[in-house]
Amino acid sequence: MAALLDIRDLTVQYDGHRVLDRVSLAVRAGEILGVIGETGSGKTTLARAVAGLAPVRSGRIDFAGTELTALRGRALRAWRRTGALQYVFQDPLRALDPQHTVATAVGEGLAVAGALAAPEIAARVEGALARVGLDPDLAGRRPGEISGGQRQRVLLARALAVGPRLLLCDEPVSALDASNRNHVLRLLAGLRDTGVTVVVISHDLSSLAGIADRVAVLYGGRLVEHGPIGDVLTAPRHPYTALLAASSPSVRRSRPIPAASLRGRGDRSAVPGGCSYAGRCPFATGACDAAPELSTVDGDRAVACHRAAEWPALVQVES
Ligand SMILES: Nc1ncnc2c1ncn2[C@@H]1O[C@H](COP(=O)(O)OP(=O)(O)OP(=O)(O)O)[C@@H](O)[C@H]1O
Repeated sequence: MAALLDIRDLTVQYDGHRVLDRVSLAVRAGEILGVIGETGSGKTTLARAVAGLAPVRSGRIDFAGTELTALRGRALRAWRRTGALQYVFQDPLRALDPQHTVATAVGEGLAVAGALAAPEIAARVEGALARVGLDPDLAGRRPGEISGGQRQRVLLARALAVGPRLLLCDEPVSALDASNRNHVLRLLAGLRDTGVTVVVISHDLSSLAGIADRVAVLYGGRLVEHGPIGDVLTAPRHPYTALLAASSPSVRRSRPIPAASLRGRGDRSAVPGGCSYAGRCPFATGACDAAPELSTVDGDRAVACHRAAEWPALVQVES
């Protein structure tokens, strides 16, 4: 399947500190890709880089044949006006203007594009609210007058109103209670059927397990594993992914690997430029002082671990 979004060797640096290190990842048209990693692993930075909001030091990002990393000035503004790629921010309260009504917020992108008359914008806003399951009566309210779950849906409606091809959702459910979380996750899953490609960022594997087709795992600014979510969760090839899966009750396998056997004893320290996980990895060896390359395994999967070929025997031997 063709990649809608193709990220190659992306490196992002803040104040001399590498936050993303040579990340390569393709998002296929029509899929839901989950991006998982602990706090500080670079998930938000990845989304921000794709949205043109992070300082890309090297590498390139292509979207449907357009090299985004080469766009400047007028060309960049014209590309943004297409609305093809929408970034749904992590914090709805901060992302929404407290003075704007729901209708104004949702219609904002359409008004900026400037091509539609007011009645058409109103009709699109109504359609977008219906699409995310929000009562049209909320249209006149302000962000402070609706619930957190409703605010999250307003952000989604705003992004959907402009007809994007790709949605980048940053932690869309982390602030929600269980019922709102399920609602928003179902909504995202349903977008796939309407031809919208979705990237969902989360630090919570169980949120992704039910909806994502594939998953990409970040650790310390590096992509350590990616592949179809079922395969990656049931038969992880990277020790960090294995620990994530073993620590997540809802995705645990019938014969789970004990999480304790996947936790490092801290007897090796990570070397600058080496494997980002070596300092926490119970299986690290001298080879891990050099960063492992991301290599294809089993056709559709990739893993960056010097010992990937030794799984699953590695766990049984060492535990
Ligand atoms: N604007 C910035 N200036 C300097 N450092 C930054 C900036 N934005 C992010 N960082 C650093 O980059 C690293 C990755 O941050 P990022 O927000 O991408 O992580 P994350 O995986 O999304 O974490 P979280 O789950 O907490 O949102 C962190 O060490 C963070 O401090």
